[in-house]
Amino acid sequence: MSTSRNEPDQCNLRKYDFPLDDIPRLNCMDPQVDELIKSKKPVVLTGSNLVGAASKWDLDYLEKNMGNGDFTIFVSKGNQFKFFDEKKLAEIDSVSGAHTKNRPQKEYIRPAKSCPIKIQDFAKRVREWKDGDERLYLQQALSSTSGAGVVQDFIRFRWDWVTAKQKLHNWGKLTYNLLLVGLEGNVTPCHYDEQENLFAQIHGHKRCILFPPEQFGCLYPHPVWHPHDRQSQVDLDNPDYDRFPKMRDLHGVQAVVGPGDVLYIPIYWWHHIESVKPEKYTVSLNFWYKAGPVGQVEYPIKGYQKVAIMRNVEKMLAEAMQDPEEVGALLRTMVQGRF
Ligand SMILES: CC[C@@H](CC(=O)C(=O)O)C(=O)O
Ligand SMILES: [Zn+2]
Repeated sequence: MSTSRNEPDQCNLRKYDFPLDDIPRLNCMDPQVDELIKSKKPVVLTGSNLVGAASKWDLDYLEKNMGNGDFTIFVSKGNQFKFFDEKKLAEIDSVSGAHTKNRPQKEYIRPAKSCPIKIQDFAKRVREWKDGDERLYLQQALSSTSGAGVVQDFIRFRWDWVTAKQKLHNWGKLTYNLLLVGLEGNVTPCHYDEQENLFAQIHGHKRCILFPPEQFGCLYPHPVWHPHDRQSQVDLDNPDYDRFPKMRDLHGVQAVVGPGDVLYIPIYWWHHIESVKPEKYTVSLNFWYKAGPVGQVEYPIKGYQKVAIMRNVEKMLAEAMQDPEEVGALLRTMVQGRF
């Protein structure tokens, strides 16, 4: 497996039933890098110094240099931090017709709850954390109010280099940088994002397992109107092959990223990310870019374009019938025994 220097002990890494190939690790100056990004294939970039100015962002530094604002953390009894989009609950109401109003409100389980915290309290809880305690995951978009020290470091990132990548690959605008500070053992379960992502590892190590958009059928995402939209229903760490038989066809790629590594996670690629030993916590910062303009469509269309089409079909059908609960039955009627 491709790993960063001071690699974690590979024997400690969780074993999976599906094959996992290595994500290429290339120096950022290697011309193959842009070929891989152009073809929307993942690659670990070394030597970019993209966030070199943040190499000192350990807990002590962040505690002193992130100001006294409130930061968002997620708290989970287990180790999974599956994204739950509260906004979707309002949207379900807006798309549902009068005939669904008298239906009992569907209960959704939130695997992790979010709450505001001061960085000093967060740092204290991380230092005192022991196995069995609730797990914490700070996930906060950086902004000009993120504390003077951090902002000064942010300004000194290699913006020339990353902006040149953005332009070369015709990405849209930088939407934001999410600062992630998580405990060893935290897992962000398998999901995809609708953005290009340069994922910079700053402290500790993360094991990143990725699957191409073409494996949508093996990962059974929640419907687009569900608060877990874009998240897989399967638990890679506890597979249910009866409910999700096509998991057996999974074939992924992986890398363990460490300080200084930047992983390119292409838009619509599935990724499952775990903070791994030996460090007690990890610090990462992502760079999310909107998709670039579609331009001339080439045929046959690509896997990620099919995902975008399926998303639009689900949205359109839910809207047309004013009841998301009816979409499955209509689609089954449409395809079973016919296509
Ligand atoms: C959002 C948390 C996740 C990263 C990720 O999914 C992304 O950057 O898209 C992780 O590192 O745990
Ligand atoms: Zn993601």
